[in-house]
Amino acid sequence: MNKVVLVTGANSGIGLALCERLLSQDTEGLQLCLACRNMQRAQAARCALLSSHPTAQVALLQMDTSSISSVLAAAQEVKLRYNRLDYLYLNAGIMPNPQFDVKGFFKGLFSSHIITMFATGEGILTQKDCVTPDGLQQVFETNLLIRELEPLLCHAGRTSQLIWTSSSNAHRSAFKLEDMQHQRGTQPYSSSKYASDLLSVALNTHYNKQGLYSSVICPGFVMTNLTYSILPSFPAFLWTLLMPVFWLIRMFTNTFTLTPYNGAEALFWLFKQKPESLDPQAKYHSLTSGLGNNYTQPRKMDIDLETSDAFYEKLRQLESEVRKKLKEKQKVCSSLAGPGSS
Ligand SMILES: NC(=O)C1=CN([C@@H]2O[C@H](COP(=O)(O)OP(=O)(O)OC[C@H]3O[C@@H](n4cnc5c(N)ncnc54)[C@H](OP(=O)(O)O)[C@@H]3O)[C@@H](O)[C@H]2O)C=CC1
Ligand SMILES: CC(C)CCC[C@@H](C)[C@H]1CC[C@H]2C3=C(CC[C@]12C)[C@@]1(C)CCC(=O)[C@@H](C)[C@@H]1CC3
Repeated sequence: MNKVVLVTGANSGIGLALCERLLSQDTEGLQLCLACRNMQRAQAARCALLSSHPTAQVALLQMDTSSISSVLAAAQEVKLRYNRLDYLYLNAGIMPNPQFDVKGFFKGLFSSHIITMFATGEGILTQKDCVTPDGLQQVFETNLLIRELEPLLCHAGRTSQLIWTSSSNAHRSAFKLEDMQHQRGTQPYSSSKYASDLLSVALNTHYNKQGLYSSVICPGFVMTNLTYSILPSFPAFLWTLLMPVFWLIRMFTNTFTLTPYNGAEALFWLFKQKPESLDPQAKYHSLTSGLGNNYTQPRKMDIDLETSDAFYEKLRQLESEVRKKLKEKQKVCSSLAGPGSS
């Protein structure tokens, strides 16, 4: 039976590199579904994958992970197309309006935190306006997607995996249970990645019995559209000129994976693992040694079970409120449409 793999944010960067790596290892036994918000970019990614793997099964799915209606419609479509889902890679993500703190960067260069700064971006990045047009954090819509796909993910007698692309930039201090949407802070990226770490731990508590396992990874520092958006005025050739400097930094921190292929290492590694053997409280890091060798390393996350459970409960509450509102909206729409309409 072919394994069904759905990857969000699959049209570029780490998501696309993962798809390429999955197909390189097994072209015939996979049904790959690229879930993207922009169908033109998705089509280009599909063509690129098929040019190197002409016999592969690569489908496209339109989904904007920042919109409730788009997520619900896409989930419906997945349920119509497939009767199982073996891997759900939750990879789509952006850094909303990043601000690079030049002063903080130079201060960090001459401090004892230099390695941490390069490994996590701590102290040199802030962001603005993180909520989606629906007024929610993206992790909420992602949770909704998982809930909608539950019937395909939870099956007696077989396991399935949720794999989140998180970050070492995820920080407990950036996340407040009282301000889940991070309306009052300047670290929405860090906060939302920490929220996905919390949710992953809670999902393991609630779903492992039903055969569903969740893991988080950090791809390391990778040169992608997300990275380029941090310094928009920095021309592409300067990034290329900086590559020797980055290779040099890699001698001191193996988190400088730099290429999407290397960054996808942990995502690919998890694909090959038995989910029961994984540590639910570990983050799996893609790492690249000074000599350019890739490997995956688990590191314990700074998470307590009470907070992860409390967050899970709050998301459940929010979900039932949102579903109630959607039902009311549907009722109003159908009453406006007149009798006979459903
Ligand atoms: N690059 C890095 O150093 C690091 C990246 N990460 C994480 O890796 C993941 C992948 O990012 P990366 O490959 O670097 O960057 P890219 O910008 O190359 O890829 C991000 C992907 O997510 C998609 N996406 C963004 N928002 C949405 C949305 N609302 N709905 C659907 N798709 C969406 C993008 O689509 P589109 O092309 O339409 O914009 C794109 O395909 C992200 O979650 C990021 O936070 C984590 C740590 C480090
Ligand atoms: C222009 C200068 C000479 C070099 C500037 C380098 C910085 C822009 C990078 C150094 C470490 C990088 C980094 C990230 C972004 C770009 C840097 C700050 C991330 C924050 C990207 C998103 C993540 O999730 C983190 C894991 C990355 C950590 C390192």
